[in-house]
Amino acid sequence: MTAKYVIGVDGGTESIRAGVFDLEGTPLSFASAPYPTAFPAPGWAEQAPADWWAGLGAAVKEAISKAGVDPSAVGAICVDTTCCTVVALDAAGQALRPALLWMDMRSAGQAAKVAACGDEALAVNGAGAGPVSAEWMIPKALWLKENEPDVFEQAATICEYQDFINFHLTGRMVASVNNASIRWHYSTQRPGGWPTGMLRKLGLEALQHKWPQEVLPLGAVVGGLTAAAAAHLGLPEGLPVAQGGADADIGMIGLGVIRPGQLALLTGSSHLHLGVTDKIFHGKGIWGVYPDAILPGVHMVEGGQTSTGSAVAWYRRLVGEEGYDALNAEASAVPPGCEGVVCLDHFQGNRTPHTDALSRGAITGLTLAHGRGHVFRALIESICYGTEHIFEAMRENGFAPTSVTVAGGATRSDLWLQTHADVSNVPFILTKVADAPALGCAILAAVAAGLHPDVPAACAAMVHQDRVVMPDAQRHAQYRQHYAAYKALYPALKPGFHSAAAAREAEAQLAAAANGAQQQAAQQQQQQQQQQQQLEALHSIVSPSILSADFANLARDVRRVVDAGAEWVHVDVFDGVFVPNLTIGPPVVKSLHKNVPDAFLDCHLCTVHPENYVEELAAAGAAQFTFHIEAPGIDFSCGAAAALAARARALGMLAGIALKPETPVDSILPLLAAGAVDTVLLLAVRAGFGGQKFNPAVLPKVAAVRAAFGGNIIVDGGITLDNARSVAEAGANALVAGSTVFAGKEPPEVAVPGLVELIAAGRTAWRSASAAAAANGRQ
Ligand SMILES: O=C(CO)[C@@H](O)[C@H](O)COP(=O)(O)O
Repeated sequence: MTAKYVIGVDGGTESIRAGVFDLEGTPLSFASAPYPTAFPAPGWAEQAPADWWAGLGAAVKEAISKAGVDPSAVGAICVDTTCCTVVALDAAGQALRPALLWMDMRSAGQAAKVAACGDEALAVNGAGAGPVSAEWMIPKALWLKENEPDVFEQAATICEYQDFINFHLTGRMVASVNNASIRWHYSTQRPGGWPTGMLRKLGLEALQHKWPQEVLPLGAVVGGLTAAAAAHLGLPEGLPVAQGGADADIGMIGLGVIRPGQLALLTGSSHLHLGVTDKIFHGKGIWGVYPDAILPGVHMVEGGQTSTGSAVAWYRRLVGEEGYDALNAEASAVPPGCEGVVCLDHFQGNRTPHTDALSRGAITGLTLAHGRGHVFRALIESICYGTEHIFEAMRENGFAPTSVTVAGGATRSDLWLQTHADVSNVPFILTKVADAPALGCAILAAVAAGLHPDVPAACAAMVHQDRVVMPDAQRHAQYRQHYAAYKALYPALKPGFHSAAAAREAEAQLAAAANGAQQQAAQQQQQQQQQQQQLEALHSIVSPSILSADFANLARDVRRVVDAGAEWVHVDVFDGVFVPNLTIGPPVVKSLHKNVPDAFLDCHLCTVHPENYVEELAAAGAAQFTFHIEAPGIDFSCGAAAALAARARALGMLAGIALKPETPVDSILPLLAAGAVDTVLLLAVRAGFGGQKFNPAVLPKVAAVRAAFGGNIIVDGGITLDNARSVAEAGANALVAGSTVFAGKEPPEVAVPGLVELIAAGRTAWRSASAAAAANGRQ
């Protein structure tokens, strides 16, 4: 079916909003799902990535159903997200802890360290004068490294909410050039792009390898929807997913702000001022310029006010109003300048041009003659002055906005819009679709689907002007004086704000110390309980090795051991290079799977490049894919091992890591800590042949792995009815047995259940011994 629609999804702070659009940019439907945010300590804000994923599925499904469109008529989807919301993921892309929401300020101390590092990458922070916000990626990652080193160490990927979503949609882990440029100190102007020097100065070199290694421009195709994602969203598998970026920046595209001189003003609880420039410059009091952050050659300069809609809403609630009509009417009756009332809009600090998190709001100049209309209008004026102050800093640095295209809450107030236009003396343009970020996503999706040739053409077709609010010259002249009074407030009040903040900080530190100790104890207890539950759930497993079976009658022998109670069947895939023997490959696995479909084929790869066989073995019917940490291609790199294990899991197999007898357990501890594998295989004989003598040196290794791992531990080689129990007593729950099962004194019908019984008995003994040791430790 010809694609006629695209889906744009705006992953905001409080909810996710999906819209179905046609190719002229007309929205057919919108649907939202809320996100809960947790505030575990003052200034901290966290979200659960599972909630993002659930919300995305719910919102997209509802939007499609409301629009009544056939999902096969959808050409592509694009999601934007809040930025910079940081998440640490394991190798399978699952979150290791809740995400640090963009507004989370716990890394203020680390932000100061970043600002002080003196690296050239700080050019985007007020030309090196800073400051750097705690909102950004590097301060947040540094906080993780310093305060939760285990999470930092275990994290296979540290990325943004955007990258998490795209990974789960497509299976591809990539970064967006937009997010990386505006919040990760990445620059297209630097060879390789990454802020390597800055990371080195901060001792954070590891972060560069944890970031997604590929960086894609906005609107590029990340990949097609996986089968699981397609089912989750109710869309066709393989549907193109376009690269998105920061919600506000995608809003620029939805407003058609992509030409030099244009500025997008995105209003909500805060204001964001995003200007488009074709020149790269840096200056005090502004953020950016971020080269190529929007499109190639389309650079962005940024300013921001933290409390705008939120300050107005705060006052409305304070005076007990449900809506804004009464306050707007009262404020409209007050003349510009509010008869001496001047406010400072820094209720949650100042983002630009002062960048002072400790600054606060103020209402000054009050007399007993003033009413709430004065205060309400003065608040609105202060927000408009704050915007003008940002424009002033931009003009001083070479960027003069010629028009402002505005979206969000402020567009609902004529008073507010007119005051903005009058104070700054520029036209304010409104477009037809107020949901600029969702439309911006839809535009990028349309480009990714090839339904419009490029972003400028898509903007021309999909963004439509609604009306223009022109400035009034006389009122502008009036406001110049009041603006001067506003500008004088911050320097006058700053010393008081800073000493009050120092007192608050001292109190907060005392409270946090008490809280932290309690939280750590609770976390430890939870981890122990989880590991205990995982251990209880493990099975006692025998995996007969078909290396000792009759190769002329393999299917018959496999059927026999499965019927005898073998939960797994061990298939040794030897390549004659990694071990001096050549055995079985994918065609035999395929044939076994076909003939004995209920056999769990536990494939053990003793091959030099296990990564070359993962897809083939999965397709052949392998149920477990175990490879060696020593294999060239893995080469003791837990990163490479985790990536291969994740590939195996993504193909529906369990993932196992194997160690030769001489390899110490330490080599795989990071892999275990990251939860990257389901099984650890410990060889108790030299790899290559069946019928060798069990080496008891494997037993302390079993115990060491069990101390760190709640998954399957399988011991392979030399297992007999005499030693099986002692191996399980050391902590193993699965044993490979070749000659004992297929060529032993007892037939498989006796040997298999006998081994299972011995493993179960050994595990019971292990449990009592570890419970006794724990009790001793507590005394
Ligand atoms: O991988 C191997 C040996 O390299 C094993 O799987 C053996 O096949 C086990 O056989 P037995 O030692 O139990 O005879």
